[in-house]
Amino acid sequence: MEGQIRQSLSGFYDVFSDGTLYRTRARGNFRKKRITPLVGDRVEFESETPKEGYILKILPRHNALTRPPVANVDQGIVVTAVKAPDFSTNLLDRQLIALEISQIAPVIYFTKTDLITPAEIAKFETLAAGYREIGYPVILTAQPFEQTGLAQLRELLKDRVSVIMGQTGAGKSTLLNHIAPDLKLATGEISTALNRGRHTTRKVSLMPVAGGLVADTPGFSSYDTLTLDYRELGQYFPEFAALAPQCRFRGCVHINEPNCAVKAAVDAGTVLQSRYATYLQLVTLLKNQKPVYHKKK
Ligand SMILES: Nc1nc2c(ncn2[C@@H]2O[C@H](COP(=O)(O)OP(=O)(O)OP(=O)(O)O)[C@@H](O)[C@H]2O)c(=O)[nH]1
Ligand SMILES: [Zn+2]
Repeated sequence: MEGQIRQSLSGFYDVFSDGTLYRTRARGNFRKKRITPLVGDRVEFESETPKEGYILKILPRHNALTRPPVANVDQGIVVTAVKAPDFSTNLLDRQLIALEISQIAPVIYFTKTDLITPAEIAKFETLAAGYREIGYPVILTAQPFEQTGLAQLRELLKDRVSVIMGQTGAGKSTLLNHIAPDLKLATGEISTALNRGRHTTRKVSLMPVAGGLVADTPGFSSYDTLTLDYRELGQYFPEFAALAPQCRFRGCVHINEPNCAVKAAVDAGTVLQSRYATYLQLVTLLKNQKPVYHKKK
């Protein structure tokens, strides 16, 4: 049979197939090959009863995260407070880059808009327009949890596997409780898991929410070290990557090179200044990072 791992808990994998959950284990040879099935994996399995079965094969993954340990993630909802904690474009951009590197489509959801003035909201609207221009869906409403915003998010969650990420206190649990009020009992679990993922059980699951699946543990933090060459960073800024072919030099890193299309766009105001500032800061960081040495085999 074929199915999708929806939950893992102490060596058991609950595989969803054709409307039924099957409790399975991984065959011994997986451990020998050091392959660990992940929640989100599509698998071939055999099972005579829903209580007992074996995973035979893991089908190719699109991607795999370590935090949370979930495979085949389609999108990351970056829950971002406009205030409390203070908003920072730098932090938002770092989260977007982390998602881009993992090939996960970002969605930006602004929270706590009740804590700022209409004038400040207008500034966020300008910023939101800039991010939409890049191609990222941005959800921003004048008051928190307005139906229009929630409906947009539900539509995006539908038929996709999502992880929720965002700073502590950004409002991740609160948002999920609004999105899935019908899951009262389950959302209690979601918030516990989202609140203190690290301290609770090592259970990982995908919860059915709004016609899609949402990981019950929040996504990696933007402070995870970036392990890439600074020359590759531009690839993870989609608007830079789109302009790069117009730069005069192939392999332009958009810093000191003449006739750089990215710098020209920053000057013209068609690329967000704040994005370029984040880029420069990360380039410096990556250049100063100690190289990771790999032992010769
Ligand atoms: N004023 C206001 N407060 C909010 C809003 N959303 C959440 N909060 C509050 O902000 C605090 C943090 O919200 P949580 O939902 O627990 O945030 P979280 O992102 O899950 O936080 P962690 O579990 O620490 O990662 C709580 O006291 C919420 O009641 C909002 O839109 N407006
Ligand atoms: Zn350039």
